[in-house]
Amino acid sequence: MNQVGFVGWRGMVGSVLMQRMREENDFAAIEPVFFTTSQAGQPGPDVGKPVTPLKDAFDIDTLKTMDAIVTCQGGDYTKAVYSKLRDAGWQGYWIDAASSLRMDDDAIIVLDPVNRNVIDQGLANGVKTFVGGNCTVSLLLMAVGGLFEKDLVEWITPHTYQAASGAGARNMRELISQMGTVRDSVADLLDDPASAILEIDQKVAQTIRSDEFPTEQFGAPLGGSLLPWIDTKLDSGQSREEWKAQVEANKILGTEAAPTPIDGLCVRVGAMRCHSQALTMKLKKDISVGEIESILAAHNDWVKVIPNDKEITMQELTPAKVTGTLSIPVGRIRKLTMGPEYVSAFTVGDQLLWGAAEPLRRMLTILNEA
Ligand SMILES: NC(=O)C1=CN([C@@H]2O[C@H](COP(=O)(O)OP(=O)(O)OC[C@H]3O[C@@H](n4cnc5c(N)ncnc54)[C@H](OP(=O)(O)O)[C@@H]3O)[C@@H](O)[C@H]2O)C=CC1
Ligand SMILES: N[C@@H](CC(=O)OP(=O)(O)O)C(=O)O
Repeated sequence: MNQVGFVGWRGMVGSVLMQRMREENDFAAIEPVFFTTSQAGQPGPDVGKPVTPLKDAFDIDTLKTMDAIVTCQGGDYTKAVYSKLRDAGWQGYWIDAASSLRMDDDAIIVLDPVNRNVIDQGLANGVKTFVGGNCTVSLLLMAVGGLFEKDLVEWITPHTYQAASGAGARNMRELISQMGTVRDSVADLLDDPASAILEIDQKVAQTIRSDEFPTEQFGAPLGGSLLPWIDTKLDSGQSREEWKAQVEANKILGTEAAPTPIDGLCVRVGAMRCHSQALTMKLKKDISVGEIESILAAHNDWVKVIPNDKEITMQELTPAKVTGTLSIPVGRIRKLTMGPEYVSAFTVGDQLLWGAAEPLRRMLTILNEA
């Protein structure tokens, strides 16, 4: 791999990708070329080696000179450029964070700790398009990939608790503004230890419901509340986010022909950048909790089994602990009262790292090593 073009590198996902590539010294192995949809000609980012000024991300002729293109720019950009580039005869590798191409037959969804075999097979077959999975799907499979590997899963219902970052940078800012507005509305009462809690509660409720509460991005209050709908509605009654769980997970695992049912509700909560998921799983057979824990822990280097005890769960199994790290803790593992094959679990992961940037970074490394 020689020339690698980066598009969307200064956005939220792109910045995390740049950070990880600098940490891992990935730029040493490639000649990076940086593109922009809005700042052509301006200096490129500091990646520890000289780079040319930013190039126009819509310039097909320049894009065509790249051996690989990594884009975190979003689905609209992919739709505008990808086909034109392929139609122009470009044979390079396209690595994409956006969802637009994920379900295409000639694209592979990349999550190499889970589907390195699918990736290697695809490379051997000449596949050139590699797309990162939906964040909840990737984080789910990083957490319970061991159970899939051992063919133990009959079905899973994941109920999600998704962070503001999944909706974008402006939404993260709005969440903080909402939380600040709530606090400000009762600052005097909070300072007075004798104030009545019901008065505080009433003022908070009024503030959250008022027309002045900042809701431009989410369209409804998130701070002090939650939003049980993410993305558009499908005819099935699922939200698009919910639909992705089964189709993407089975595509990642290479099990589309006999898909494992995976379906549950997706909910936005007031976390910053970690998605959490409460899982109800039906296993194909009754195995002990200890065995389940061993299988999960052995699957990859990032998953971390948290014992089902209160103290350690409160310390280790939260967005506050996990944010900004590659760790994928999974805990609350116990048998449910429905029967011995029914198992619960709770998992947390940083949706900008394993949920978005890291699978792309690793795909580029796989190509470099090929
Ligand atoms: N957010 C997420 O959790 C996930 C996102 N994705 C995919 O990645 C895509 C990009 O998401 P995300 O990174 O959140 O998008 P951002 O909105 O943060 O960035 C997208 C682009 O906006 C432009 N931009 C304009 N103003 C600014 C500014 N002030 N600072 C930084 N960039 C700016 C940049 O393009 P330019 O330099 O050309 O102007 C940038 O590449 C999504 O559309 C989605 O397809 C995938 C998985 C998860
Ligand atoms: N939809 C996700 C973020 C995202 O960008 O997903 P996708 O890559 O599937 O479009 C969320 O809101 O948390």
